[in-house]
Amino acid sequence: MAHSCVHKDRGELRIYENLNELSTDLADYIAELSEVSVKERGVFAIALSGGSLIDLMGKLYEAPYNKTVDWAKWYIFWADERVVAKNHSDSNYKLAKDGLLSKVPVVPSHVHSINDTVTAEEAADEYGFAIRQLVKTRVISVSDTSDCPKFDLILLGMGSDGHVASLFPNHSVLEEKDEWVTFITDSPKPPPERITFTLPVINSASNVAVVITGGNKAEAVHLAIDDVGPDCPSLPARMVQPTKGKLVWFIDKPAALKLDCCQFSE
Ligand SMILES: O=C(O)[C@H](O)[C@@H](O)[C@H](O)[C@H](O)COP(=O)(O)O
Repeated sequence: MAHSCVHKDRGELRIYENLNELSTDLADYIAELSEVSVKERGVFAIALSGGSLIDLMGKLYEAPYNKTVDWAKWYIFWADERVVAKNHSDSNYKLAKDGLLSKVPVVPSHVHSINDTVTAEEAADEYGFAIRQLVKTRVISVSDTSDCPKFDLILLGMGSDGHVASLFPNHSVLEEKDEWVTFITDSPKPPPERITFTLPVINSASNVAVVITGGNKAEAVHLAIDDVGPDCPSLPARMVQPTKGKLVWFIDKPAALKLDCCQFSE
């Protein structure tokens, strides 16, 4: 790892010289959390996002992880999904299936994708309901401080505007406190119709990792992490503040260029 430090209130920052280093450490991190969770609870409930994240998880289907990870104990969800057919090139399910899930022995019935035959609103309702059932059977834990699901790990990417999952800046979706999963029909990033975990669910997870690469995200990384004072715009990525869980940022050097918060240690 190139640099790592712990920010006083923004979690652990891991900054990498290149994508290869980042991917290797990301695979280690996920494999380790999976092992701990399977040991403690017998299962691992993980939520994925779309975008470059899946590519960056690619080391997981290589040795040693393809053999050491207990894939049969994984329960897979999406922190956000585009409301398109599962075989559409915009589908986050398709992205994860082609890029990872088809290459490792996950159990098909543990892969919880959205219903792609209904409206965004119905898909969000159904997804929230499905998660509720799995909380009842303890496949997903429950938060100690609210009635929210407590995923073992939620993996997020971040856009150059600071969005995470399908929580976009200045969107009313950021205020949703009651629903676990909600929907939008006006996403500034295409396609427009999406479902997304809400902030209370993201912030109830045991572990949240935000994976960010590319120089076009440097300004948003600075605004999401550094102490930028009271005028700081309410960036969705800055609202990722796990109540009890652990937050880790995986950032490549170009995306970290404007960060001034931590003293780097070699
Ligand atoms: O489905 C989506 O669009 C996402 O889940 C979204 O939140 C994504 O993670 C970011 O836009 C980062 O995407 P990149 O890593 O490709 O820039």
